Amino acid sequence: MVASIVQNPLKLGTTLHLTPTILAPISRPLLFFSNPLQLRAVRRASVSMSYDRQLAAAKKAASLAARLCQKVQKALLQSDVQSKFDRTPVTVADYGSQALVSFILEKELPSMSFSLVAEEDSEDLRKEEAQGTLKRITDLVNETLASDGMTDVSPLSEEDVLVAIDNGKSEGGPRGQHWVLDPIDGTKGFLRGDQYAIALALLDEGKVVLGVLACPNLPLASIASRNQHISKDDVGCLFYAQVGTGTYMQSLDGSRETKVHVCATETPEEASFFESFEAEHSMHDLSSSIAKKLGVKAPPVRIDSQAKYGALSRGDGAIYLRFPHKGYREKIWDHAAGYIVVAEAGGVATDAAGNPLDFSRGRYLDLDTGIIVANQKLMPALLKAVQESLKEKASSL
Ligand SMILES: Nc1ncnc2c1ncn2[C@@H]1O[C@H](COP(=O)(O)OS(=O)(=O)O)[C@@H](OP(=O)(O)O)[C@H]1O
Ligand SMILES: [Mg+2]
Ligand SMILES: [Mg+2]
Ligand SMILES: [Mg+2]
Repeated sequence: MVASIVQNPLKLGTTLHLTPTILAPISRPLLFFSNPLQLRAVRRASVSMSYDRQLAAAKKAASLAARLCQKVQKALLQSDVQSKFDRTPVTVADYGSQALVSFILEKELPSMSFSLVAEEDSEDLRKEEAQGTLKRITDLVNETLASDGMTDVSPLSEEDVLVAIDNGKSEGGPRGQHWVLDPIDGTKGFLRGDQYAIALALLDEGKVVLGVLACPNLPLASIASRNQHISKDDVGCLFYAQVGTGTYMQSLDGSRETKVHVCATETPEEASFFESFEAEHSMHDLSSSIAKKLGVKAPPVRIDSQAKYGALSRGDGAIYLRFPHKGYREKIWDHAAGYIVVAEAGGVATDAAGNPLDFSRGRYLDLDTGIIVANQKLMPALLKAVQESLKEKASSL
């Protein structure tokens, strides 16, 4: 029975559900426990740890960031796009989204020590020639905050924006809590006017404990059959999951909440699969060979970003295959939110050898070859097909 919620004195910002018998002792620091029975009771209680406050803040931050991105996508100018050192694009919306999420999380959760692992940093924005861009980002952030009626915050200065972006430089790791953010996942899709996602997750002791995926261009209805006419009111999804409580989807305006589940098919022939839109991000020939071995009949569904994890979590497709080209290192922000959204909806995400994804090693996911996602029942056949196709590819080189 959950009788009350109090702050965990050891981990600020985390709540424990406690029964009345152990309520009194925990209001003092744990160090003062003299009775081992009380200590055991508190340890047991921590099993039902709740991240409700963090989830509410994450949903607010991702929804507002989505609003900022939608505004930019509507009026996309060439000058809004820069190129990073690795030649991938970054837009005023990537920076604005990161500044906004960073600012809101810190404001909404003042009692938590704040650590954020995020994709972007302010180095390029601090250059002389980026002054106009920085002003535009700052205006966008302030306009978005004002549009939400956040009258209790004074407008951010350009320096505030740079600092909020650079708060994302944390290295993450296996200890403590760390937010993980991709301010726009699928920037190329964003620039094309296609799918993208604002992906935000929380790690606690190296495990993903909550995730939010805002997908402004994803229809609320299944994308499995693509021919239906979709009105603009029926586009824009927010997926969210907290460990142990399932995955939910709602409209980006906050209405129409539903619990979602992955596709339950046990028959690989009936399964359809998702992969990256960009062949540069995932080897399409390899996924096609795997699909052939499984007997999959449907053509691949190619969409950008972690919108793939969102669509998979509600059963629009049954499998997600991702095989980057040799040498590419996956980043945790490209998968953390999607991973828990799918896992809480009943799916499994592993590397190509079937190992669980490990988010505790810092900014990178060190894994074997690729990432595969499916329901539990399809996993054994999928793993077998993946291993065979990988062997064939290796021997043909
Ligand atoms: N070479 C290479 N290989 C694999 N992955 C790469 C590569 N380059 C980039 N990226 C990352 O892919 C992120 C976009 O996600 P997707 O691949 O799912 O989207 S897409 O369909 O290809 O657009 C994309 O995320 P964003 O940079 O946030 O858009 C990148 O982190
Ligand atoms: Mg990028
Ligand atoms: Mg990304
Ligand atoms: Mg990104």
